[in-house]
Order: sequence, then C-alpha cells, then structure tokens
Amino acid sequence: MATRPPALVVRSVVTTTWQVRGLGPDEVRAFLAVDELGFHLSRSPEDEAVELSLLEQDRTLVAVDPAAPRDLAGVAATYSHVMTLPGGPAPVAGLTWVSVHPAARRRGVLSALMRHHLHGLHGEGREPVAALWASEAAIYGRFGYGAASRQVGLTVPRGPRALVPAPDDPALRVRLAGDDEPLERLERVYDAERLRRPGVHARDERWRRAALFVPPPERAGRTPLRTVVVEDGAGARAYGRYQVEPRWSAAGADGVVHVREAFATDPAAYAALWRFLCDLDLTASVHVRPRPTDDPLLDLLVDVRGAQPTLGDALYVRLVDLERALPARAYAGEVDLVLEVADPLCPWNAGRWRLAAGPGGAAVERTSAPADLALGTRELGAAYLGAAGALARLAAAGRVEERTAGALVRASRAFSWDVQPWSPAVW
Ligand SMILES: CC(=O)SCCNC(=O)CCNC(=O)[C@H](O)C(C)(C)COP(=O)(O)OP(=O)(O)OC[C@H]1O[C@@H](n2cnc3c(N)ncnc32)[C@H](O)[C@@H]1OP(=O)(O)O
Repeated sequence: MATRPPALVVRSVVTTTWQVRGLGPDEVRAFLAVDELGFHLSRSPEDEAVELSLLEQDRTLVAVDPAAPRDLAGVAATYSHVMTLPGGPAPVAGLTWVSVHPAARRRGVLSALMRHHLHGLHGEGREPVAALWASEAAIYGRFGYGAASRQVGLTVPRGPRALVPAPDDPALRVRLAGDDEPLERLERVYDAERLRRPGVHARDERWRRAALFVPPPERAGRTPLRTVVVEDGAGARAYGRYQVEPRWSAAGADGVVHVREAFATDPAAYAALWRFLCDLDLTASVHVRPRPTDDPLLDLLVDVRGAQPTLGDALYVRLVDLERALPARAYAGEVDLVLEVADPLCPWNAGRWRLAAGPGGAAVERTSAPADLALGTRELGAAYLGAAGALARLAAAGRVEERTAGALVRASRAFSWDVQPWSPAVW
C-alpha cells in the first residue's frame, strides 16, 4: 500500500540545527516513508517485511528540526556486521538506510546524521571500523570513507566454448534445488568464500533469506530466482542463484541468464557451476552481477574482452577509531613506520601514529617522530581491506604523500592482501 508522503516544513533553511536521536517505537512507518521518498520507491507489504527484518531499530537514527520533533527530516541505520578483514572476521558498523526528505536536502541533515553516527561509535567504544555501499560515489568521501573495494561486471556470450577446459571431477553432479532446500545446507559453501575474502560478512537466517530477495525492477519479465547446486556424495561444493529472462529475436532464442550469486569451495566445483550457467538452452548471454576483480571466472573465460568487463566501486570503509582499527587486521609483510593522518571530522584520529605491523597483527601508538607517509583517513579506509597496491595507487594520484623514500612501497605492500576485497551483498 502506498504511503502518503509525510509533511515536512523546513523553517529556516540555512540555520536549522538538526537534532539527531534514536527512532521511536511508533516511528517505523514515518521512517519507511522518508526512505521511500528519498529512493523514489513504493514497497509492497511483502517486500517491506523482508527489508524491515534486517533493520536494527535500536541502531536507527532520525534527524529532526527541534521545532517540529515528530517530522523526520532524515534517517540512517546501522547493521552490526561481522565482516572478514585481512586476517579474519571482526565487527564492522554497516551504515545503511540513509535518506533525507526531499524537502530538507542540502541543508546539512546528512552531515548531522554522519557526525552523530561516527561520534556515537567512538564515544560508546563500538565497532572501530565502519563500512557502507554508496548510492552515489560522490557522497561519502567528505565524511572520511574511502572506496575500499572494486568489482567487475560481466556479460558473457553463452556457449559451450565460453570457458577454457578446466579440471573435471567425475564425482560432481549438478542439480536444481527445490524451494524447500534448507538455506543452512549451502552456507558452508558461502562460508568458504567469506572466511578468505575481505569484505564478505557473516549471514544469519535473516540475511540468508534476504539474499533471495529480488528487487521489483529485476523481477519483471524474468523467472523466479533459481538455485543450482554442484555437489558430490559428501554435500554441496558450489551453488549459484540465477534468473532467466526469456527473449526471442528474429534470429531465434535470445534469452539472458542473470546470475545473482555464485560460490564454490574449490576450483573444479566452481568451473562446473559456470559451465552450467554459461550454457543454458534458449539463452544467448549471461549477465553476471559484479564479481571480485580477482574472481577465477575471469581466468576461466576464453575471451575476457568479449565479456565486456566494467569496473565499479563497491564497499566504502571508514576507520572510526584508528588506534583500534589498524590492529584489528593482519598485514602482508612486516612494516614499521609513522603515519601522519588528517581527520577533521573525527579529530581523535588525527596526528602522527607509529604502526608496527606484520602477518600476526599490529601495534599502534601516538608518536612525535617525523612522518614517513601523510594521508587522510579516507585514503586509509581505501587501503584497509587490502585492495592491491591501494596506497601506491593513491600516491600516484597525489592523495598520499611519501615523506621518507621507500616508505610508500613498504606500506603499500604490507596493506595489500592476496585476496581482493569484495562484498556479494549490496546492503
Ligand atoms: C549508506 C547509504 O545508505 S547510501 C544512500 C544515500 N541516500 C540516497 O542516495 C537517497 C537520496 N538522497 C538523499 O537522501 C540525500 O540527498 C543525501 C543523503 C544523499 C544527502 O543528504 P543531504 O542532507 O542533502 O546532505 P548534506 O546537506 O548534509 O550535504 C553535505 C555535503 O554533501 C554534499 N552532497 C550531498 N549529497 C550529495 C550527492 N548526492 N552528490 C554529491 N554531493 C553531495 C552537499 O552538497 C554538501 O556539500 P558541502 O558541504 O560542500 O556544502
């Protein structure tokens, strides 16, 4: 049922000091209304239930004008994620559901919410790291978030020769799962990827169900989401979720396979999964939701160029508490250097820090020693999940300053991880 847009009278557009507070128990509908206005949505009750199942109401913020404290001008929420970092899983505050009422935009509402969110995490000693998916790339840099992962979208021409010959395992068989397939049965396959790849978060039953959710624009003209399982006698070793958009042209069948998820525990199962997805009858192409930049699929394809790879930004990361965040991950090599960090929004991070880090972890302490590298918290966030050569790339773009010769290469190598960060879920 469509919701009537909430009234919102913005008084003094320039001078309003927004008050940020928690969501009241009777404000969920008003919260949804702001989100629907911000994102130009109209949800069915069924879709609303799925999306609300993920909302942590006690971590949901609203911004109001104190003169009209019941009119929500903006909203934001946090998911309590456990996300893999280089070295292992750790708590990460996932910012989400950010929306500002269209009548209040560009008047500092988001700025007030962000300040409250980051200062609140710091003040309460919550997650030292925050992450988000940005609806638009230009929004969050000013709040200290850096683009910490990249992803690649592919459209593979269908056919039995799309993939190079790959190791075959005669024990593997492919089957389609029924709707009654218990979701936990496939979770060990997801977890195999989760535990090795920075950026992937742990899923409980609510998040496993949410992974089956297909947004309305991606439903029209397509089959329901189907699940293909690759298994041997001991259980599942790969699974994929896909829809088919049946299409016909004058030349014949022109269907499109839309692949939403693809995970495997090992190379033979992964190759078997893609052989199935890339050669369904009556289809002509396979549209693959963005994958990690080091996805083995890129090396399974005979013709990467022909799959029209498109690079995009993915998860954004912000170090909320640098002193706790830097030791929360592992580093690819030993490094001992002084970082000079600029962070106007979270001044407790600003200044010079000695980082002594290696594969076993890191020690971080304030120092007055001269800096080897100078950078903003946004650049630290961009390197935090281990994106290959991130610090060196950012330095080449003029965003990291090397003050001691050789420090950049050492730091860039230590921050890089051998598995590239990525998130399969856009939350
Ligand atoms: C993590 C997530 O949930 S991502 C989802 C974000 N939400 C959306 O995209 C929904 C639609 N958009 C909105 O609701 C709003 O326009 C928001 C949330 C993007 C911005 O909220 P506002 O209250 O307008 O932002 P605010 O007034 O605090 O702007 C702060 C600064 O960011 C800039 N800014 C805000 N939005 C954008 C944007 N989309 N692109 C570029 N710059 C932006 C402003 O110009 C301002 O810059 P300034 O400090 O130099 O003047």
